[in-house]
Amino acid sequence: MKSASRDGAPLLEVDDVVVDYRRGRSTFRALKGVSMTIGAGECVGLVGESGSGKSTLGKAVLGLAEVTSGTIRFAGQDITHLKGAARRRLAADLQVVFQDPYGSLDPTMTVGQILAEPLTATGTSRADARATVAEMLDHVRLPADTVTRYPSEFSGGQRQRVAIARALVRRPRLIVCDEPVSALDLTTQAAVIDLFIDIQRETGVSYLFVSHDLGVVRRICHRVSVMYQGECVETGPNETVTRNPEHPYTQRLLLASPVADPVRQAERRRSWLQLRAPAASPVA
Ligand SMILES: Nc1ncnc2c1ncn2[C@@H]1O[C@H](COP(=O)(O)OP(=O)(O)OP(=O)(O)O)[C@@H](O)[C@H]1O
Repeated sequence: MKSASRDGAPLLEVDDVVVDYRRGRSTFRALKGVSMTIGAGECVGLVGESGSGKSTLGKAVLGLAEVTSGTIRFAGQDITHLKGAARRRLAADLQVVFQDPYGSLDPTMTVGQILAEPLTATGTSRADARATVAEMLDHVRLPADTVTRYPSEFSGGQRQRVAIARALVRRPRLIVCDEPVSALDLTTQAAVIDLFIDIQRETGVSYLFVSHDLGVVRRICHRVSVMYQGECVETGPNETVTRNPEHPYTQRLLLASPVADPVRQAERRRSWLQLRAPAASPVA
């Protein structure tokens, strides 16, 4: 895959980004000045409850949400307001895997066509495209004859593997993964997370890994940023944020994430309820 960012600078730099959505006559501030970085070959998790702004940050990076203020740089280039042909060129380096493996693949195309299309549309010969598609199917551990089959012939986990292969065909440097395992059952989730880890080891690609599930992020990410009401309230190494978080909101998030041991789970639930309880009113 492509080499590290120039000058050792982060591959992705998000600096004080604000995103406002129009809601009728008013506006809603979904991101309130968020900053973060991702290095080459790094996986950074973005966790937080529903509505905290995780997907909006992913969309801002992908150019799918208009940035009100702040800057997003990719490999040193300001991509904050990149549009049209320049944005399409960036797709060689910046890809996405969405949550829904059912809706994200064209049901009328074979897997071979789905995977070859981003290559042939940008000038790759059919023979080279075929070779790359075979290589990417191998990366995602799908058999070579997958190319002749249609998305409807696969399970959710297999479809997500196809979606990951499609994100990989142009050998990107960064993939925005927006809840990529949330729609899968627990066993399939574990297999797909292992796949993401293997692919990163094999290709050196970076991930911005959006998830509401601290357990998922703990397994795959090097660093974790925690979003709360449009702000990034805590960022740090995986171990620190997912095991000894500093911010009270991250502590609540950690306690809300279930563990297998029922005794520990009951203890966590008690702590979580205590943290959630409103402060006692002062006695008059
Ligand atoms: N197109 C839009 N127009 C108006 N408001 C929006 C739009 N998209 C998102 N929002 C609002 O922005 C806030 C952040 O949404 P976002 O989808 O980024 O959160 P999230 O943390 O990814 O949540 P989830 O995990 O549920 O997807 C929410 O309050 C949401 O209702």
